[in-house]
Amino acid sequence: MSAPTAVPAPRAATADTVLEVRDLCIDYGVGAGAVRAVTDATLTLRRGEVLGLAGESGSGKSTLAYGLTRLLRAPGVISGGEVLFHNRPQSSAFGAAPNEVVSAGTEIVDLLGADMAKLREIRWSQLAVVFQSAMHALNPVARIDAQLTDVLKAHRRQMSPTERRERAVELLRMVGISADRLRSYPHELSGGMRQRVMIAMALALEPQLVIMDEPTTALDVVTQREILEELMQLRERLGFAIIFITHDLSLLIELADSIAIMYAGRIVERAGADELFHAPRHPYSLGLLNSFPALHGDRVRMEGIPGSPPSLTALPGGCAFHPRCPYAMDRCRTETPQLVRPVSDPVRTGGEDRVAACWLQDGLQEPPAPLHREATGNGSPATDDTHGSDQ
Ligand SMILES: Nc1ncnc2c1ncn2[C@@H]1O[C@H](COP(=O)(O)OP(=O)(O)OP(=O)(O)O)[C@@H](O)[C@H]1O
Repeated sequence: MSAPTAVPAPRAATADTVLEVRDLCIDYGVGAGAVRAVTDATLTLRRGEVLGLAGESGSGKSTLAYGLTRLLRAPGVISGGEVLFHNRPQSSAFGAAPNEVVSAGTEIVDLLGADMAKLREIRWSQLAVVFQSAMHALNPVARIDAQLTDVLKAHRRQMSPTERRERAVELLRMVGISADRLRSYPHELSGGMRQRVMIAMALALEPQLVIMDEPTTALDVVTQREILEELMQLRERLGFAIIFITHDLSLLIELADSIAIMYAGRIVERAGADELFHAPRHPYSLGLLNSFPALHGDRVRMEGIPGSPPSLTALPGGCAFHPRCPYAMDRCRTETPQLVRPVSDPVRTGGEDRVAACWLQDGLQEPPAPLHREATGNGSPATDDTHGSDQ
């Protein structure tokens, strides 16, 4: 076997980067009673990329997303790390008054260090969040048109009332709702429509990055799929990047470009969606893949993962996954593995090396066959011809 791989440097920021998260740590509480909910999270997101964050309930996905946008509620506190937003406001295809159109170069904003004025400028306009409970986040006593035009009024002050209304109609049309719904109250819309309105509001100012926390979980599967397909079409058209949070890995395999798997507050594997699907490198990723029916491809027996995630107040030593891992070795019980390029994977000449935090991938032994498959890199389910069919 080859020598152990070194911890790779995080992917360097390029002209294409929209977000860099470096060693982000988030605690709930302070002092002796604090529990660490996110440990050393590092991610880089390119413009237009869909990054999926997956992991069981409590793995820290929402905490990571709200932490990096500084929307964490008390007692959540950022205890370390850096989040850099590469702000490049675009010339607007629609909506913005001429004076507000900015097409200058990229400004790197330190989101954790920014003052509230800067944060307000960035949030919603450039970085929008669709929360888990978005369906219930609409104001029940305001009509849809008022809620949409209020966003525009607050952030696009120079738009006239007529322009705002036209934009509201256009936004609704964009998410598949006809203009005659503009005067509706939220309770007059179906759950799917309310969710579409929330997505329209998030996209109203043409953000560069949209964070979606389980945006369609409460919807039936058919509506969920319709909304997600529309969302992907809008992404193609408008070019925003997405961080998509879900516990449903099979959904991410379908729609994400890359995926980060979280377990007990740590990212344990990061890979392209297709390589993760065809050749996972972390036993937890493999377990998650075996826990969900694939939307396409051969039918396989669902195996699931034995046991349940640990409490953050009593994390096992070493690799936190070791008590549930069928391949755990002595070392896994005492030493915490760092993210490394798995021994089976070639060094990438462009783009980001895939990484996994598992001692099986350190090059000192042959990983078990299910974690040692060749990653073809082809046939991404996301670009599959069958995508969208209802198998
Ligand atoms: N307000 C809070 N106070 C203390 N601990 C919290 C708080 N909110 C979340 N946590 C803990 O932080 C951990 C991560 O929670 P988080 O909601 O980020 O996970 P998640 O992966 O998004 O889960 P889900 O899929 O259920 O939303 C959990 O163990 C949770 O109990």
